[in-house]
Amino acid sequence: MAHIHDLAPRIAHYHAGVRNQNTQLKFPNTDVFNGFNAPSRLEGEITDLEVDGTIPPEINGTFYRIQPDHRYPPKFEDDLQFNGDGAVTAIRIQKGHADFKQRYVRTERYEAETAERRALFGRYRNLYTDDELVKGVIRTASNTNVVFWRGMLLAMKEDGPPFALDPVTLETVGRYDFEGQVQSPTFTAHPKFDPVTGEMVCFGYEAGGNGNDASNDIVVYTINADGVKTEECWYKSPFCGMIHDCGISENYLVMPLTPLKCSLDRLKRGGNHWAWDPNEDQWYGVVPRRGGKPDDIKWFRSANAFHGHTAGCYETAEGSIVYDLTVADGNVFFFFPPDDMPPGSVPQRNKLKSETCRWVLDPAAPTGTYVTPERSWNTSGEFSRIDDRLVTKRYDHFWQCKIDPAREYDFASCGPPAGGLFNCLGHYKWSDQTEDVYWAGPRATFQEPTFIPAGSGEGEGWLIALVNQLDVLRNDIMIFDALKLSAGPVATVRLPFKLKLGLHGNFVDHADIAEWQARRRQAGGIGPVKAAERPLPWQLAMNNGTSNGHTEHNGGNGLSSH
Ligand SMILES: C=Cc1ccc(O)c(OC)c1
Ligand SMILES: [Fe+2]
Repeated sequence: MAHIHDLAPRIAHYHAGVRNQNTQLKFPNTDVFNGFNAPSRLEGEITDLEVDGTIPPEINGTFYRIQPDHRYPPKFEDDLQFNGDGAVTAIRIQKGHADFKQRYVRTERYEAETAERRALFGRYRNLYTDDELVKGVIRTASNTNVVFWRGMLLAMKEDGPPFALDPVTLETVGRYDFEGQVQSPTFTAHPKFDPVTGEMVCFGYEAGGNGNDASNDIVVYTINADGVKTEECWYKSPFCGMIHDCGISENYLVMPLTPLKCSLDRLKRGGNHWAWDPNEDQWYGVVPRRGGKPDDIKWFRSANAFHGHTAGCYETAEGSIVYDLTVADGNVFFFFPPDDMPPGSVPQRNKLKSETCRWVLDPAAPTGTYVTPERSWNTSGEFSRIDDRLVTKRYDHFWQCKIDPAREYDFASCGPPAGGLFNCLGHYKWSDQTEDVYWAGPRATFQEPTFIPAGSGEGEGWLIALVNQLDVLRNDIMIFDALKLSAGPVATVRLPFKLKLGLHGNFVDHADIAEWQARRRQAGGIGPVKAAERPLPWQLAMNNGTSNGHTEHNGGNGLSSH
């Protein structure tokens, strides 16, 4: 029987793909907002989730992860998942129990749209499609990664600065500029933490102007364990392309530059931020971690391909840099097609292979050197993770979501798999080339796994990951012995609802949270986390009447010419 609302006259929420103002809240009827991709928009908590199996009682900490989750129907009907507001999930695990908490990051974007009760920001990283009301407002949705840093969570997206949250309440403190030390308009969602020195190595690309205007500037920072910025150097990129992840060894930072290109003209025409260039190489920018100068950047090149995420990175005894990541053989972001796409054609998801490649880069080689992978793992996967105690060091194990198209898939009950057919978790060992796999069954897929360290040896610990139950629109959380995935989960934690497809997450030991809480609370301690107090350089330039923050200053602190 038809529902009464199906019989009511249809309200047009979009006209020619643009949202009508003052209609009731209703999400577009597109794949991005339907089925498993339907918005969650949930904020709340559950004490004690249902569990099958046994949560290892020695786990005492919180698994944090983040998802893009549109709070309001987008301005443009064909909007992307990547444009959704960041919502952080915390799974607090203690004494064999698991509690759930979820809150949106209160970005400037979130606050501005909440005040007007509608979307004000337009297309992904295109400020020319925004409402006049939000001119000069920091437009990042902080939806890609959530990391723990000196007692705070940092929610981050590569198009803007990080936002700091309380790790226990998930309340937003505000935009974080490292007490004024970091003024870049953009900041990577994949900073790396050196487990030996306690440093955060991080960068921003497209960092020359306002962060969304096709500049070729890259800034690299190191923040030491005491929160002090010890390195800042500005480099040039051969073109404004996406640098999503990175790798660090003891002495180098490797930045994979993917041939997705930005064009200011296309932005001004209201188009996409990125266009895939099938004729462009994949590039790797290598810079020294200490004492870098603008001319020190070395670029290595290889045939056109699309970078996924980093597994590990380290230096050999001979001084070469080993850098491992997934590399796909075509445009993973099918929604950012090449510029010469025939008008009116609809971008289709490509069938791609995403192998894990090992590059061996000689830092003494001249810039522009062509390279090919030293090894590649003949599998298709993404979201590689390692035992983070081995960041910068020679490592052996990695884990990733694996696509196994040979396994049964219940298309009738699930439809096309939202986010990709990540139907397995794989555990790989470089030394003996073994693969240890767990299959989620014909109606389930995985989100990114995270390693929880336990013993002292590499890989001793647990692997935790969200499971998408695609037929019943619900999520579980599975916990595995990290070295025995094929044995199946030791515990499956049941959420009574569906979240969204998330991006990245990290596990934080409770001892670290407690230690930092004490340091920030104590008299004579370092005090509470301080939000940024002054606007970013591009905002100041805009207020001074320099149009859109484009001034004729080159690099240095966030403003460059075009
Ligand atoms: C997976 C990559 C990725 C790259 C850029 C983004 O803005 C993003 O937003 C969720 C995700
Ligand atoms: Fe990522």
